[in-house]
Amino acid sequence: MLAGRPYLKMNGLGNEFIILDLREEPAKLDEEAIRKAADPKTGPGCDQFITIENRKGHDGVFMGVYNADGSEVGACGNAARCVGWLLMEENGETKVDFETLGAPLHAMRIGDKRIAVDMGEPKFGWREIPLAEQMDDTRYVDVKLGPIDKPVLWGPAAVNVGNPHCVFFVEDAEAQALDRFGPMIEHHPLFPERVNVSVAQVLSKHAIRLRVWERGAGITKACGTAACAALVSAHRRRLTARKATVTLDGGDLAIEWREDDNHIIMTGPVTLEGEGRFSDDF
Ligand SMILES: N[C@H](CCC[C@H](N)C(=O)O)C(=O)O
Repeated sequence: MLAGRPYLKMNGLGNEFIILDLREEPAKLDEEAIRKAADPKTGPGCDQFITIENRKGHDGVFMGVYNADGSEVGACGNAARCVGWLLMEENGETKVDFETLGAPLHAMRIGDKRIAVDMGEPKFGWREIPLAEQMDDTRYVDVKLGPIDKPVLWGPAAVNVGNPHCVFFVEDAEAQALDRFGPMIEHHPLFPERVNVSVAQVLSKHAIRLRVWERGAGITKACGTAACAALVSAHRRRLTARKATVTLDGGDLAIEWREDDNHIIMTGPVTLEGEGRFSDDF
């Protein structure tokens, strides 16, 4: 039951969130309620529904991530910055740890509304992504698409950064019909847990242009985990350095894949839009 409960509206580069703090008063969330809240026709509207919880089996604060289609997933980079910011506003610290289904996260305050999050280590093994069949070199994954007009895209990279990603490297990111082939790849049988789909145009050793079709949400203005996936995939192909600016529709993220501990650090802005209260029909 969400009726009457307060929530916050936040975004990370236009990736929209409803954030519900369940620590004082836990609630049972069902997919239907999340879909209703995420749809601007029936609720406040968001790309992901985010919870802050004390969840059994997890130490400290837990961040729950639910896509607009109601599916619970392991990671959300843009929301991790927003929740990190909220927790640091609360405790007055300049760093904070919290957990997700994907990995334990460490957030650091870089500026008033600029947060860095250590997203942990990327996983490249076919079972870790996961893929439905063995592929030993996941820098180039063989995704046979059904009858599409012309196979202009092939051999994407695949990686798990707390959630599964598939990154196509292209000459012109703007020219890709992501709205058409994004869902085809998202639901492709090679990805048993579905997948987030990106098109990445490498502009230089330190710059990538990225557009994203998100699993369970469709095209969004920005996807933090996709930016992490694109940087590590580009570096594995020797297309960029270990640090680059990733430019999404909603703006820039600074991504670094650290050599010493193999961790990915994502830095970017957070925006607090305001707060609201769920109406009585929730
Ligand atoms: N659609 C993603 C979850 C949200 C990721 C994105 N909003 C981010 O900032 O990383 C998935 O199904 O794994």
